[in-house]
Amino acid sequence: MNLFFGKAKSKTTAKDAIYKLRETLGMLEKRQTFLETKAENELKIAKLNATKNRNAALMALKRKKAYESNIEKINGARMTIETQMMAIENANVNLETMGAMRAGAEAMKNIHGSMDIDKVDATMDDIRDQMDVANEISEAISRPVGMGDELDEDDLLNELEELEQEELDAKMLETPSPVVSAPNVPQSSPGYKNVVEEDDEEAELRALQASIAISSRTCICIPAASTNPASIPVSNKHILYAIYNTRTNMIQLNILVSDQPNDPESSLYLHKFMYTVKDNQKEKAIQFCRILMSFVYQDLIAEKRLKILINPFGGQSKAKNIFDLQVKPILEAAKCKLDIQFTEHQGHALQVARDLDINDYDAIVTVSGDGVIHEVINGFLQRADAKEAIRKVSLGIIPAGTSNSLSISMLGEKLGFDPIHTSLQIIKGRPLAMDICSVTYEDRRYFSFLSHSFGIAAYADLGTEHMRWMGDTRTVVGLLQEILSNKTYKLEAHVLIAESDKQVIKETCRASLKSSVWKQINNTSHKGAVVDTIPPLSEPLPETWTKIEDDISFFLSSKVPLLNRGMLSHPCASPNDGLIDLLLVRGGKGITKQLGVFTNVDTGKHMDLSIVEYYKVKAFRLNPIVRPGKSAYVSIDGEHAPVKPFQVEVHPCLASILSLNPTFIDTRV
Ligand SMILES: Nc1ncnc2c1ncn2[C@@H]1O[C@H](COP(=O)(O)OP(=O)(O)OP(=O)(O)O)[C@@H](O)[C@H]1O
Repeated sequence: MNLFFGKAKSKTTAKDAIYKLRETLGMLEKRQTFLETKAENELKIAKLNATKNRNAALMALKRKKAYESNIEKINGARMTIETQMMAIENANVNLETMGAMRAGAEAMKNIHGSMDIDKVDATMDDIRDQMDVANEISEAISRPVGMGDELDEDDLLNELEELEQEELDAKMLETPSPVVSAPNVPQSSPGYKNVVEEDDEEAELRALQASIAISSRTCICIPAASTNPASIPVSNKHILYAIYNTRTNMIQLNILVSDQPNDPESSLYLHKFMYTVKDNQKEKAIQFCRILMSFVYQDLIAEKRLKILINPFGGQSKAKNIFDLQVKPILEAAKCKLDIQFTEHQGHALQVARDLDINDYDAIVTVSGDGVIHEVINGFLQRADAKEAIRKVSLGIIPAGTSNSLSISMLGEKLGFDPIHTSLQIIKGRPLAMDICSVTYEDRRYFSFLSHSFGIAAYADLGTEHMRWMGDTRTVVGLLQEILSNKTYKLEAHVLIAESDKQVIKETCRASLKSSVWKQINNTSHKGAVVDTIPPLSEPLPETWTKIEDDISFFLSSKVPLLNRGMLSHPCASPNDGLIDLLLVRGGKGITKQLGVFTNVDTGKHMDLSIVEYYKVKAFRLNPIVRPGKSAYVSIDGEHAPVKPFQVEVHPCLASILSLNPTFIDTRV
């Protein structure tokens, strides 16, 4: 029995052991595959974050190393098991061999009557020696490895750097380079001088540095790797960003390049110039980028933090496309921080400005028409910290409306509609102080920045909504309709006039256009709400106010010179003289004379006509009188306002708008 069970147990144990070991081996193989997948995933994460999030990439690499270390341990264990299995199989074979040998020995003994047992012992000793060796190997292989202790930080960083390099190389291949897209970069014009040899990067760097040092107005950019590199004169204003990338060892310059450098109204195109820097020039490259950035930004805020408000339905619903395709790439090339929001309903922009955290932004940019700007100003001025908010956060305009009066008054009829030039104005503009007017009715008070109109101009603005498909031409058509039907409107007005002599007004305007002084935003009292200084609407006005009681065709006051394309109605309007320009044409002057106003308004020459009264005023009160059975309109900033008594007062230098110039366009008065 003992012998039976002993024998049977011995055979079963060997088989069971091999079976169990095979099972364990299978389990270990599965675990190894699982860990290898994990390690691969971590590698992917590290690659993804290599250039964006260095910490995340390093952590992923650490986890990958830990998985790899586990895999190594499993390899060790597998080796041990396989060795054990071989040993058991060998032992079995040996056992069989021994049996055979014993049988043979018996036979030999029987045949020869003797058997040499020492040889059997020697064989057994050999087997035991092999078993010992196998055990030593398996012990050594399966010895636990510390989790991360042995990880060499330098190795990790080297690996990360390789990943970053791979990522950047891939990106660089995608980046459109001016060298490749050369058609927009004039290379052979006589105006452009060849200054460097293709492979002389040091000379390139020196030439670039020298060009900056010589002039603060232009520098030279040389497309690299061209067969015939040429210099391009670039205004410092058009250089958006310069950066040296330590990993790629390249300088990148983001620049708006003009197709006609001598024409300030020419089109601008965004280019990203790349220059390879020699290893021993790294310090110079860093210094060069720093110097260039300080030259091209001077005291301006670089990398502005912008709240972007896009009215998807403004103008002809093109605002989103204008922003995505033309504006955003430029703001991003200047490394501006963008917080983009679409307006969802009328009054939404007002809410955003009212609730804005003013410490988070340098400017609020409207991609819209004048209607959204009006809302933003009113949102700011509804706040408890109205004056501080509107002073601290500048306005920025990307024209995407119908008239874009403020934008064209700042940059002209062409550039004022151009998304690239107006983007540049946001990047390189400084805060231009801007007067704001309070408008008070019996039951409400709000703020305006453009115009106040009663008479035929108000009709042209508001009575022509059904002709919106015409774009800004509708207002011209509306004016003609009113003039040709000899329309007049009745009013009673009181005006606080600062200047009524047209020649004096013109001379003052010319002087201010010549001056390049930037007026300061009103800092005297920049806390709290904006308070009016004129008597309330319910109270009588002092006798110093001029009374106008008449039939009129135009009562049109404005803070900007151009109310529309081709409508230079207020050629002497200033952004910050603390006064409103009032254009008054009384009724009964005849169609011909009125047509004279119409035909001269595109050049501003209508101001010289005898029927045109032109005043600089501080405030006015207007009572529109609507004749029975007739309709009339009051337009404030181009929007409908009640046809009831109201008054307007200018609040000097209350807001600021990002501008490239210290005043409005030169109207050549
Ligand atoms: N999502 C929206 N849906 C409806 N109306 C909106 C939306 N967003 C803004 N608005 C309103 O649209 C009006 C007009 O907008 P905006 O000034 O941008 O264009 P516009 O009137 O075509 O241009 P302009 O004022 O130059 O003529 C504003 O009064 C604004 O409140």
